[in-house]
Amino acid sequence: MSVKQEARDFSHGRFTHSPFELSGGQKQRTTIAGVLVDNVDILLFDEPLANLDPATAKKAMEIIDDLHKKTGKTVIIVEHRLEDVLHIEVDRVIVLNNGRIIADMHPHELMASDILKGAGLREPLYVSALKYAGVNVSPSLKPGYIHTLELGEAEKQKVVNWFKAGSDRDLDDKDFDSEPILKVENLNFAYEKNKPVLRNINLEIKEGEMISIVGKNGAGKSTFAKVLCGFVKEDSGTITYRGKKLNDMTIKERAEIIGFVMQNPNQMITKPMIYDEIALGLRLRKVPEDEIKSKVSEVAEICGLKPFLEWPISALSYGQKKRVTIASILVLDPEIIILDEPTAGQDFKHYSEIMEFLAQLNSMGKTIILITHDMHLIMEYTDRAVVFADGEIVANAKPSEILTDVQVIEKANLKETSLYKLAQIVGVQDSTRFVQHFINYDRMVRKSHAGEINNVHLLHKNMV
Ligand SMILES: Nc1ncnc2c1ncn2[C@@H]1O[C@H](COP(=O)(O)OP(=O)(O)OP(=O)(O)O)[C@@H](O)[C@H]1O
Repeated sequence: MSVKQEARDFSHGRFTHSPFELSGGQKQRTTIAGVLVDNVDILLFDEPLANLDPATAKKAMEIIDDLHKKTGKTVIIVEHRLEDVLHIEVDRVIVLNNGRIIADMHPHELMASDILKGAGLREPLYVSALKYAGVNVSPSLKPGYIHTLELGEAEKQKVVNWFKAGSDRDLDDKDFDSEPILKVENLNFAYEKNKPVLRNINLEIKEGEMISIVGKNGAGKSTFAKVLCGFVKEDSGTITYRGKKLNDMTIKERAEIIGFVMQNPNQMITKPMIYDEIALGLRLRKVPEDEIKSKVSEVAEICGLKPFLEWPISALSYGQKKRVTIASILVLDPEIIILDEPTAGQDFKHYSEIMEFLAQLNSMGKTIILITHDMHLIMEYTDRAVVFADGEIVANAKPSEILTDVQVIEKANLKETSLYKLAQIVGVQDSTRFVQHFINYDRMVRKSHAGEINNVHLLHKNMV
């Protein structure tokens, strides 16, 4: 197959569509396809997987691998999603930290080392699980990829023992018996007649929940958020907020209740200077300037933007702009915050800072809805995942249940977690419980490091 044909297939023939009609993931697919069209010697992919749903990301890596094998071109992939890249085999992984190369080695060696953790990067989940279980992860286990992993009986037994020792003590669900803060009933929406984008959506969200919305590219996740905020008007159905009908409220009234951080920061930012952008909403609400100053400064601190407050937006990277848009919503202190792909394009340090900050806000009662393709994120931070596929909700359950449900994974373009495969390798039948055990254990470990984010806690006592 020619490179051009690969490109056409991967873009799903969307070369003739306007970019404005495409979902975030559809745009990303089309961009990758654009690179494939040029016949060059070196292919450099800069975060090719950002915004792609897990199954499409897998396909993107297979296409890149295939191109490499067929054409012999040199391929360089720059990514934060290491575990997703390692779906295919690479010659080496180069780890950069503060502008220096701190590792340049085969994935087997890298996983056996502590380099990723030491640099504040995320290890593949099965590698973390092996280390939590006390397995001595050496290159001889071939730990670079889950599909090459070779565990002996002793190592398997260690993982099983780790699972058994903890699984009975695993935490129960948080109890939310309060009235829903948001209730969506029989919601339908289409941008164009006879092309439904949301079909009969029914969903309840309880006050204080932190949930994720996941699913295929183009499934209608961002559109759903836009309907909730009133940016587009539903064709039918009702949305209630604390029992009051939200449908009849204006965008401005809804913005007092729901803050929406959009997927693409360039669509949100309107001011040339960072300070002014974060202050904008408060100024529109006629908050006094000295109060604005202290609130902007607090939020900028959390979002790692304090040193840049007097900078022009144009000097920021995509990830930094994303943090500006998060800051500009957080500063308004809405009751419900919807974040569309909040961590796309963030390195693990900023990912952790943003997510720990959101978790803190949530623990103080804010309701948080995260639209994401990051399966690690949903396990690490959310207790419930709502799965969209082709405009419908196809599942609504705990992440450990979703990510071990082959049918849902298939329907919604998700990807089973490597923990599911690890459970199979070591012979644990109940893979859902195994994944849940990892989630609980990992949260406990992270909690024990929580001292590092005390400043966030203190800051937000005043804000919430
Ligand atoms: N302004 C628009 N006009 C017409 N169609 C649109 C418009 N915006 C989105 N769509 C279409 O609506 C569908 C749902 O898009 P939406 O952005 O809600 O998906 P999504 O689930 O958020 O996808 P992704 O995960 O890729 O961000 C897609 O098929 C998209 O092409």
